[in-house]
Amino acid sequence: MSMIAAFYGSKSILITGATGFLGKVLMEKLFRTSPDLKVIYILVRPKAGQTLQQRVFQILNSKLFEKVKEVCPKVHEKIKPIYADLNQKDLAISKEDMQELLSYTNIIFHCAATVRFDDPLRHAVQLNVTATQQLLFMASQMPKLEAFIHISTAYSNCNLKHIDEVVYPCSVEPKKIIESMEWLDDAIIDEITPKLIAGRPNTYTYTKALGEMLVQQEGGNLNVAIIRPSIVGATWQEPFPGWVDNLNGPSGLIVAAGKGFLRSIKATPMAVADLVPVDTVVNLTLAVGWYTAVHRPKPTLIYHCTSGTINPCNWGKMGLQVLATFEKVPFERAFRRPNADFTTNYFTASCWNAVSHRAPAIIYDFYLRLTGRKPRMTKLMNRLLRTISMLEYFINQSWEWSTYNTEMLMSELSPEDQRVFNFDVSQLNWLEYIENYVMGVKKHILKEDMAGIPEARQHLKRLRNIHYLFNTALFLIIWCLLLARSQMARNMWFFIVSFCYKFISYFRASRTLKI
Ligand SMILES: CCCCCCCCCCCCCCCCCC(=O)SCCNC(=O)CCNC(=O)[C@H](O)C(C)(C)COP(=O)(O)OP(=O)(O)OC[C@H]1O[C@@H](n2cnc3c(N)ncnc32)[C@H](O)[C@@H]1OP(=O)(O)O
Ligand SMILES: NC(=O)C1=CN([C@@H]2O[C@H](COP(=O)(O)OP(=O)(O)OC[C@H]3O[C@@H](n4cnc5c(N)ncnc54)[C@H](OP(=O)(O)O)[C@@H]3O)[C@@H](O)[C@H]2O)C=CC1
Repeated sequence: MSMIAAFYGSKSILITGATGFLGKVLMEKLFRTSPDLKVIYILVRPKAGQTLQQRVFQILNSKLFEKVKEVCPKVHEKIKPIYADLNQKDLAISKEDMQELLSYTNIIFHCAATVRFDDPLRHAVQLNVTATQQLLFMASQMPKLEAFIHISTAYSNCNLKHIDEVVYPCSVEPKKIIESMEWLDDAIIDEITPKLIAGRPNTYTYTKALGEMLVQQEGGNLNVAIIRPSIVGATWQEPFPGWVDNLNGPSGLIVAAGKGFLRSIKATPMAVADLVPVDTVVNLTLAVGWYTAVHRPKPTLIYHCTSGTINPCNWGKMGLQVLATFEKVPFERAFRRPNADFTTNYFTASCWNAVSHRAPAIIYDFYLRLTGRKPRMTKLMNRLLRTISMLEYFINQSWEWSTYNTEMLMSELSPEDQRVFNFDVSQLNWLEYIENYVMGVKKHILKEDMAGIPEARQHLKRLRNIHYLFNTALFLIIWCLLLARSQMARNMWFFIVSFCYKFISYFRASRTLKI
């Protein structure tokens, strides 16, 4: 019997960010391995015209939860959505709900965050720092609370090259930053943002670092732990390989490459692609929750959930495997044939952007205009290039994360728990994982059916023919222009034609002689 599964068996658990990528997989695993848990409270806001109940209904009816419904048929009754908005003071939780949460919660998993790289500092602070402070305050009033698990990111200290499992202080105290957001106006905040985030590429990584500091400072009397995953990717094994449902991290670029929009990228092929499957992160999170509640380690432990030091894969290998999978399972209605040229040089990258991205988009928009349709490709391409420019920081360098606490935790687990809550990435076969990831993107994000593969292949063949035709036509046009304007080109042309004529005459003469 799994000790971890048994531990969660009788608990009331509070999850923030349960509607997100990680949160959904966390809920799924909890219900599947501990179907008799008491209740999972989830803090949710209405979104895209859907009520809380509709959002929960949609999650439970997704493919991700198919196995859960077999082992825990009453799963609907065990999820309690609580209206909350982390953007608001007191998280906008009603008095009755707050009372219930304070009275019964045993474990908190704090996953909610803004993961956008371009969020204004004020918003990122509100979500990733102030809301964390408010949740810690709530936690401090929970008599039955056994553990508070905070999900951060391995990149919170990406200004360093070697990162240990410790909280590194930021130059300004998080409480001061929270206070200053109350009276500084937006223009001044924008002005000081680059100075505050110094060394980090965006407000996301900075505010996640502030969040960690706050957890360490204000979680003093609680049993707190911090988990730092690197780049979270599709599921590796559970509940099935390749599940993914959003475009963050590599998923968006896999879509862009598979559809033929992204053809080259400024990336260092030898840099480590520090991906971790989402089910690995979830297994570690649940093991940490158990360990923190049962063993109450002091001081606060931080766990790195990374792959680079244990089982490294680099961006070059990943790119090649992604392309190889496109050969097997092409995406439908691609704009161009998938290709991925990696370059580390800024000038080459700019040239490739002009030739491989902007020019085809302009030509396609011209074609759309000619056929009376609204041009859209240039706009889409500009957005894609903007996204890529934000990810470049992470795909052109490597980091080293120590993993002593994570290894220590593994050694504390029983053999059964090591199997059920496996977070050992040394067993990960990258080629297989990436293939399943790409297929998962096709099935679960693009909602493409495998039955459409022959048609997708035909479409790629047509694109290849168009590509050859286009290149031949372009070559001929350029050549004719050169002939009309340059004596040297004409001389070369004369030389080539007379050479070919002589060669053919010689070939004919030698054949006649043989006969
Ligand atoms: C063969 C090639 C091989 C592949 C090589 C793979 C390379 C992978 C590189 C991955 C590096 C990832 C590094 C992450 C490291 C930090 C990890 C974490 O802690 S943090 C956790 C990770 N956090 C993140 O990854 C957040 C990154 N994302 C952002 O911060 C924002 O989306 C944005 C600022 C990039 C764009 O903002 P904005 O212009 O306002 O646009 P919206 O947001 O409104 O979306 C517009 C459209 O773009 C769509 N789309 C969205 N994302 C991506 C994507 N990645 N890509 C492509 N597309 C994407 C989106 O669906 C939408 O489509 P539509 O609905 O219009 O059709
Ligand atoms: N994905 C990755 O690559 C990595 C993620 N992480 C960390 O993991 C955690 C989860 O990330 P992930 O699941 O990928 O992110 P998602 O963007 O998929 O999910 C974010 C969650 O936070 C919720 N949330 C955001 N704003 C609010 C708000 N104002 N009120 C209530 N809820 C809100 C979202 O709710 P809603 O559905 O309503 O928007 C959603 O449930 C984060 O802490 C992130 O920093 C760390 C490393 C890498």
